[in-house]
Amino acid sequence: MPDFAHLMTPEENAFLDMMTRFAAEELAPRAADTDETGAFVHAQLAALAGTGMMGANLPEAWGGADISAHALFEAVAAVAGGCGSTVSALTAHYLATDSILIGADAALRAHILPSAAEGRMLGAFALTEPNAGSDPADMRTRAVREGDGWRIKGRKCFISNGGVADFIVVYCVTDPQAAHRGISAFVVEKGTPGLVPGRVEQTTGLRGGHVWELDFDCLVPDANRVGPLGSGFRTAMKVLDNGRVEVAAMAVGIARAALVASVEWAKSRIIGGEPLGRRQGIQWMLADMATELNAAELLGHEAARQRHAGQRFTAAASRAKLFASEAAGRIADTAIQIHGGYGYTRDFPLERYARDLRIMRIYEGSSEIQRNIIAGQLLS
Ligand SMILES: CC(C)(COP(=O)(O)OP(=O)(O)OC[C@H]1O[C@@H](n2cnc3c(N)ncnc32)[C@H](O)[C@@H]1OP(=O)(O)O)[C@@H](O)C(=O)NCCC(=O)NCCSC(=O)CCS(=O)O
Repeated sequence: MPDFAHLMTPEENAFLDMMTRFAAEELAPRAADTDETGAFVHAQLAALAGTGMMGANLPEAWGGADISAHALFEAVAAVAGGCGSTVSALTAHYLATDSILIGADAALRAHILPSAAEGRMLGAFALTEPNAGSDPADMRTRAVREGDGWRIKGRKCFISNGGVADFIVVYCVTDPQAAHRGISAFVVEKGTPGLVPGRVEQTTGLRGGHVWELDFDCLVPDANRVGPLGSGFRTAMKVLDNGRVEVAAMAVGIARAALVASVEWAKSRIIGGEPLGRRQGIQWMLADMATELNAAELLGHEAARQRHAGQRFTAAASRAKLFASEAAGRIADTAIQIHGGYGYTRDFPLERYARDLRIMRIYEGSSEIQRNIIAGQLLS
């Protein structure tokens, strides 16, 4: 299979080797049980903290691993290959820390980022609302001046890590007349009176990476404002540019695991006295899986290249997420087909891969939103 080691430094490749081993030894053996019990991935995140992965998206100055966008892509893919629930909780944490890195002043960065990078604080990113999903500019959660601080009132939904997070970056309307330019972000810390986690959604996949509804009627100090008033929408969109490359990486990581399992099965499963892989129908399935996977990897690394170069990479991120999430869904489905009835059972990880992947065509902007963004750039 293609090797992307040439895109990274020797130190980054050593980090990736370590993450790949960690995912195989620490995450993969617990993934089926996590899926079965639906227990939140607390233990996996605590173990990840020891690898430096909780701060892999951050620069050294804020306690991060300071790795390139290519290395981050491969590291996220490695974690995904071990456990989808863990990688989803991890990348939701990145959405929160990226919000602060991109939007906040030095004091708020210093308050949150070093602890978050070490995994001593877990973050959540609260943008979506019951009536504002694909169009976050239509949000209703309000932040209104009260004394020296801000009163935040409203409801967010589908918030990964929301009920267990130590800090939540909440996007709110501060000027209802200004549309997207009237949105600002605030940090709400765990234990703030009036922060009320609602139910954990019962999801199809990523059963150990919970998403919560959150109700807010909280007073937060002005020091918790993430950057200038009105800058929240742009910050959220920049954060989602990063996040979409990470979703592409997650999809690639799970698709790689599905392909590896399918190749092993094709070699070892004996049908009619010969390995299944001798049959041309199976060979063509494997060839299509490998080709689609490679295309997804290349689109992901192209978005990573643009991100690393510091240029705007919105459309590249959308292409990477769109293609990788859809291709990985097809790859996991074909993997089930190759495994036949076994692929449909919980004795094998294929059906879990397919369930874990399904949300990747929806969250952080559905496939249809990614197409709008790509077309918007073409027509601008
Ligand atoms: C589809 C959208 C991109 C469309 O947004 P709008 O049409 O409302 O906004 P625009 O007119 O395009 O832009 C307004 C404004 O923002 C600036 N902008 C937009 N995108 C970017 C960007 N990528 N980088 C920097 N700046 C950006 C643009 O230049 C304009 O600036 P001016 O104000 O004019 O100066 C958007 O609605 C969208 O992305 N929708 C999808 C939302 C989404 O992905 N939600 C997912 C939430 S999080 C989640 O799913 C997981 C959470 S978790 O697991 O807990």
